[in-house]
Amino acid sequence: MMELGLLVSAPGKVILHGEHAVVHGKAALAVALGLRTFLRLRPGDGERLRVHLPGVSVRREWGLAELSALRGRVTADFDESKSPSVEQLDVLKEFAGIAADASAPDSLAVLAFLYMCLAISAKYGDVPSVDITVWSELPTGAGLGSSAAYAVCLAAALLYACRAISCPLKDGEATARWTEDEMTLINSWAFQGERVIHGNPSGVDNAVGTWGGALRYQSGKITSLKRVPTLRILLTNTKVPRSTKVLVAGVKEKILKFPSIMNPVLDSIDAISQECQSVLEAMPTNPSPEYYPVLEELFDINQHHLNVIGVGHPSLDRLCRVTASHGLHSKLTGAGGGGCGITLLPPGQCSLLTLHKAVRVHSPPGCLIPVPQLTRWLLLPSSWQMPPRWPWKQPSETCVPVDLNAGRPTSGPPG
Ligand SMILES: Nc1ncnc2c1ncn2[C@@H]1O[C@H](COP(=O)(O)OP(=O)(O)O)[C@@H](O)[C@H]1O
Ligand SMILES: C[C@@](O)(CCOP(=O)(O)O)CC(=O)O
Ligand SMILES: [Mg+2]
Repeated sequence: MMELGLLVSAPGKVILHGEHAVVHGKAALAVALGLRTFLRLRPGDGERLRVHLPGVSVRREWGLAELSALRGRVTADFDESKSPSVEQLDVLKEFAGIAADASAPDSLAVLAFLYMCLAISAKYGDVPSVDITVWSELPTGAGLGSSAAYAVCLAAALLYACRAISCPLKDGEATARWTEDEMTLINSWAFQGERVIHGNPSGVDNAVGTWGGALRYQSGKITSLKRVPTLRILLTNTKVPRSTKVLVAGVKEKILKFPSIMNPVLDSIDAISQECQSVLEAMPTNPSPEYYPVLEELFDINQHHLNVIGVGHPSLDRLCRVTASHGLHSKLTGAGGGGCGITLLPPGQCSLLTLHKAVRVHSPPGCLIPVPQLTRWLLLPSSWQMPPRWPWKQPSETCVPVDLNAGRPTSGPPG
């Protein structure tokens, strides 16, 4: 049995430029968000592994012997450098009672959990009896990297439970971070989780979830941005559901169908990311309005490109139109097809309240809803931390750790 519980958390992200193009080897610029996913690991009992995922209405449990037998049935080697195979995932789906073509959030969450649990235990030793609860401040499937934050938390907790990574907390310390090597291992396993959920992820989301901050990502290379000014960015959730997996596959199909038309678009998105990076690094920490026109134009051009590669949506067009009528510039963020859009807010140009009213008034019910809980400022930078070891014998209410990045107490898991 494990002696120690654990609470880990990982942030969501906003992609400023480079979504989709990054899947095809181009650069992306992304920043961690002050909204997080949390995972609580507690020692379990009765030789069972229990998982509670309230965000996707999942409560499942399996016997450890059952999982060990399942691992034996999945013949191919598990390794963090290899993609999960169709055969492996088929066996896991059959075991979990998930339909072969299922793409519902709960199915993908359970599949990613099972794959990561079995693969990590095959490599590092059995996962002991534990209870795992994951909850999130991030909307699911809205372009803010909830899948990656989930996978990062799972990777960290499962690697810790198998003793593949240490418990870095020293007595008396409230929070700690793992070593660079341990974080690299967490990131590589989180990428496997993303592969189960997304099919063909670039790795940018799990990189931000693991390392936090503002970074440039290209073909697995992570570069921390040298200087990032404080940008005010409005996040609007269109609440139009979509699946990253489906959108990424759609873009691939378009590139295969029209390579000579689509590849130049991807090259242009790449150039936008380069240009944006240069502008950001040349801007002062608190930029005045005259620094914004180039950033705004880059938003507009990229939004057009994203429409061309087929990941736009009428709700996002509407967001762009409404904000444009206030002199503001927006683009989708993440996989698109609905989900969230971002709007640059130059200092002192438009009050947030006016904007809330504008977006709400112009949107049909249930479509563009920038309700206050979903409308947040980006906190730049927001690096990932491991909050305290969970003193599992005490009632959880008395030992809720503080998320230092966001500067406010974290909530406990719902329900
Ligand atoms: N808190 C969570 N608990 C369990 N699964 C989650 C959670 N957050 C995200 N997921 C998984 O990630 C999927 C959403 O991933 P995706 O389509 O990439 O959207 P995004 O990453 O933009 O939120 C969900 O369908 C679900 O399987
Ligand atoms: C579209 C993409 O560039 C980002 C997807 O982000 P999200 O899952 O929509 O948060 C895919 C990827 O980089 O793996
Ligand atoms: Mg995702």
